[in-house]
Amino acid sequence: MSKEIQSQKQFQMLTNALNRKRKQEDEKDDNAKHIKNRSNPVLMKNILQTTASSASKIVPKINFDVDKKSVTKSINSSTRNTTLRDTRSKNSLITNRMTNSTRLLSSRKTTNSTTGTKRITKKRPAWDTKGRLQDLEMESKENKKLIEELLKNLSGKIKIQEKDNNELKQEHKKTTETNKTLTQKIEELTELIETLRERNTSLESKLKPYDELKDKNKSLEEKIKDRESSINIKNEEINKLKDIIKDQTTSITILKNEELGFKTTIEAKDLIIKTKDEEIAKMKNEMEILKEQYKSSNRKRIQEESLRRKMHNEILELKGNIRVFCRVRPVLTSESNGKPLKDVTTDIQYPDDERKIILTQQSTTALGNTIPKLYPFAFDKVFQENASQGEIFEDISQLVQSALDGYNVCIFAYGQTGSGKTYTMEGIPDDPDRIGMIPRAVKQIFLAAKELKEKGWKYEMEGQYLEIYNETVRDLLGNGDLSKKHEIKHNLHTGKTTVTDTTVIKVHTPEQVHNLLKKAQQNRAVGATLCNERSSRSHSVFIFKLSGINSITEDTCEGTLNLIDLAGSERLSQSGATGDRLKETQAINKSLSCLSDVIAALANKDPHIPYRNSKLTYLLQNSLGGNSKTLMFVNISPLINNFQETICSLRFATKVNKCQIGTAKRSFKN
Ligand SMILES: Nc1ncnc2c1ncn2[C@@H]1O[C@H](COP(=O)(O)OP(=O)(O)OP(=O)(O)O)[C@@H](O)[C@H]1O
Repeated sequence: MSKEIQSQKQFQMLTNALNRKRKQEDEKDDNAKHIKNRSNPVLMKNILQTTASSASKIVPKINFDVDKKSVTKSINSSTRNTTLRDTRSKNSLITNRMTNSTRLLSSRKTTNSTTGTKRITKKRPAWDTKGRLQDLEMESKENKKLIEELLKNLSGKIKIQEKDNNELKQEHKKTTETNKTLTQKIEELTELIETLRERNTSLESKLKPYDELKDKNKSLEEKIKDRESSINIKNEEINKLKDIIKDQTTSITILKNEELGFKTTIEAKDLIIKTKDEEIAKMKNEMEILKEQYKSSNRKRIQEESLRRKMHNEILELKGNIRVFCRVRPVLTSESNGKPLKDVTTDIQYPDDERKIILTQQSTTALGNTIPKLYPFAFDKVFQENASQGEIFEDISQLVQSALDGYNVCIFAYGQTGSGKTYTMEGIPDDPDRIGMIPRAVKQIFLAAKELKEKGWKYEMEGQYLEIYNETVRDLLGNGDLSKKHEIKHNLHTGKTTVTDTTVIKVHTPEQVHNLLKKAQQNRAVGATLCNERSSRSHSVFIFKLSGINSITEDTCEGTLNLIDLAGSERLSQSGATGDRLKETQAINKSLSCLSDVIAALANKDPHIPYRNSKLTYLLQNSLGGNSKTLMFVNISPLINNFQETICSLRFATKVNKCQIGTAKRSFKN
């Protein structure tokens, strides 16, 4: 580029010099202007063409060989630029001169034409051939003169041109020589380039394995990078592990210290254990002595226990194996109907000894006088209206205890409908103060069994709840299938009574017994009578069997607690029953009189006891005779309306009460 700029500058300088020269020449040529104007344009053209071709010959040929391109180009361009500049300047000089000659000729021609115009205005007529010849001769003379001048001028110029040509030729020669030298140099350079090229090729071939190595190196570098990154990750992991190890080491040290502490503690504990072992050995000796003492005291206790049982039963026997308690229920709010109590209740007197009850009835004599008629009764105990369930149970708890001692116990509730039998036996389940004899008896049995456990007794208990309705037995713990038929069977050898196809549930807690009672209550047949809207028309029998075994004495005992809620004892006339209800009442009354008969036969020590006369007595056969103990509640209503039924119940109870065996006979008259 710098060379180009230099060449351009040189060209500019030459142009400027040429222009200056042209100016000078123009000034010189001013004198010959008129000759120039007359020069021949055809000749000028030829001269210009000759000059241009000679100039083109001067320009050296530029070879742009692919390989030598840059070198040759630079060399040729410098030569060419110089030659071109020279040729251009010379051409421009010639052109200028030609232009000037043409200008001169044309100006002369113009002048001549002006003269011609004058001649045309003096144009001779066609017939003036002589005149016209004269004009032509004049004109040819003038032209001849002009051409001579022009030729003269041109020959001068051709000379200059020739001079210039010679100069150019010499320059061309020089340039050709220079060109030759340069061509040689180019050839040398080409050779050099060839050599360099070959070298380059050999170097490239030599570099090939190096490139392969480079590639390998690259892949190795990548691998190294990968390895490095994985090493870094591993290092991080190692550092983490190191931290963990550090922590573990610390905790191991702590644990070791703790272990040391533990060892010391263990040693101390070992010492203590040793001392304790010695103490234990001592205590074992003491225990052996105590065991011996306990065994002897236990023997004493068992002896005492059997003594207690003996005495307890002797007391009961003294009291009588069949006992009767009378209970008078209070007047219900619904029954008084706002009237004064004395107007609705029977006049009942309770003499001081708690065993007597006197009912008074106002009767009218034949004379029309009203006289009181007294109905005195005596039982084992009489409970007044205000007697609580708890008070009543206190008096029967000894009987319950007898069941645990291996006796068969029967507790009946007898009375007319609505007299309070169910209240006495079952009570109000959700009210602890008003729960009846059955739940209280169960509770006491469990408590007593627990106490007896210390004395070596272990009890198994099972419950059964049956109903006798219209002389058929029903299972109150079953699925309610009334079509099932059950048979009462007695084992003469074991003295055990069973009822076929009935549910017997083993119980371990009082709660289980309560659930069992609830289910039975739901299943119990309840019918409506005129006397009591929820009167039970059946006998319900809860049988609680207790089997005990003493692990110390190896004694066994089997007792049964029968708790019976009897059906209402209505007189047919009073109940107003008809149809099915009449049948029910008849069945109830029959079974109740059978019960009375059995008790009387037992008291009289009859050879035949009519157990089979009713399902109830047959079911209770083993619990009513032999070593069985019976208690009957006679429940009575205080209402004046129930007076006759009450008297009937009290008479029935008295009959039962008279059957007592081994008790002092009471001389009481009713
Ligand atoms: N001692 C009492 N204290 C308070 N209320 C009582 C007492 N005895 C009975 N009653 C009430 O009298 C009503 C009738 O009693 P209960 O149902 O026990 O008679 P029942 O003799 O069992 O009759 P049924 O033979 O028809 O079954 C019940 O509402 C009961 O709560």
